[in-house]
Amino acid sequence: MTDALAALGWSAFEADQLGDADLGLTPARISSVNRRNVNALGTDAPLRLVADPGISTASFAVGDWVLCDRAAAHLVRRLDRRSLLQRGAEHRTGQRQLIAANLDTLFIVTSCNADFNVARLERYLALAHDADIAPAILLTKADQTEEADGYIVQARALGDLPVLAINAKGADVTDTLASWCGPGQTVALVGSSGVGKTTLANALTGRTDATQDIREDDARGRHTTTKRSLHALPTGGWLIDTPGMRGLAVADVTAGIDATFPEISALTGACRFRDCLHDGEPGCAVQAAVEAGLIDADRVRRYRKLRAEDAQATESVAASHARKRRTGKSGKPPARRR
Ligand SMILES: Nc1nc2c(ncn2[C@@H]2O[C@H](COP(=O)(O)OP(=O)(O)OP(=O)(O)O)[C@@H](O)[C@H]2O)c(=O)[nH]1
Ligand SMILES: [Zn+2]
Repeated sequence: MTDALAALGWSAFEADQLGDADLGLTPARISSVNRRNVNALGTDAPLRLVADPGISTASFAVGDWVLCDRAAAHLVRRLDRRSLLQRGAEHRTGQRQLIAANLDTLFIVTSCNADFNVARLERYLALAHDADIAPAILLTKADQTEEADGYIVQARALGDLPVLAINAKGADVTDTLASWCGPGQTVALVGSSGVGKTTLANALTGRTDATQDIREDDARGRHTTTKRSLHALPTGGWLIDTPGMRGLAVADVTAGIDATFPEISALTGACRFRDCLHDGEPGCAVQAAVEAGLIDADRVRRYRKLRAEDAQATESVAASHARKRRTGKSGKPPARRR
């Protein structure tokens, strides 16, 4: 592994996937995804790559590692991902939209004010755990309150993870976050509107303006495409902008929810009924633990709510897939014959 690749985030995980057949191919990391091609960073230059016809660029995510034939600007294959952040399935199509790949850290941003909401944090934690990304909670606007400590205590109760109260506008914020933003490390920011994501992104990247649109030239002229993109940080790391991460629907993230509530999921196997909803059924190990004062009743309530929402969304995804199998269609109207 060269240092130049490591600087892009290449690790043993990627190196282990290379075989003899890959000799002569060049690794590159996708920095943005266009409709017909992808932009990628090679160790010495940016590349624009085209995959085989029939492979939709929607199957690639910013942050993906790919192997390419440089001379032909051909994207030959994508390597397996260490982590993958996806947006909950859309009800209509059942498709999950890829947001970012190979993130090391998800900065979950909330503020030391009315935005702070434990249930919302647990939702983000479930998404992070499901995506195999290590979460860290950033509590912004600590400079505007005397009660930052109270928020820290509540956030720390959510698990064994970093919790930092910060001033996103402070001069020291880059230093405070440096240990997650060092050479080859990739981070993203999620959180509600107004909590300071743009402020933090600007501080980390050293830029001052809003994110530039990425434009793609084609025969019909220039048009704005996805703004998700990979930004180099002066500290050596990478930030992936995730403007597509608006909604916070959980769908098909059961494993992430279980990882977010380990004290509860550890007990569910001991319930009498395998499909126990922990809602007053006889022989429920979870309710027994609540009654014994071993686990928090509020956590159980939020766990049940999140699981129920996830199950419902997952069902509608499954229903959509089943419909597609029945009709043999992608959910789109059939193409007109010429
Ligand atoms: N005092 C103080 N102000 C902050 C802090 N973080 C953000 N702000 C201010 O809060 C406002 C919203 O910050 P943004 O960075 O635009 O928030 P955002 O999360 O990007 O919001 P969206 O773009 O709507 O998603 C701005 O006026 C910031 O200057 C902080 O830690 N301390
Ligand atoms: Zn139960």
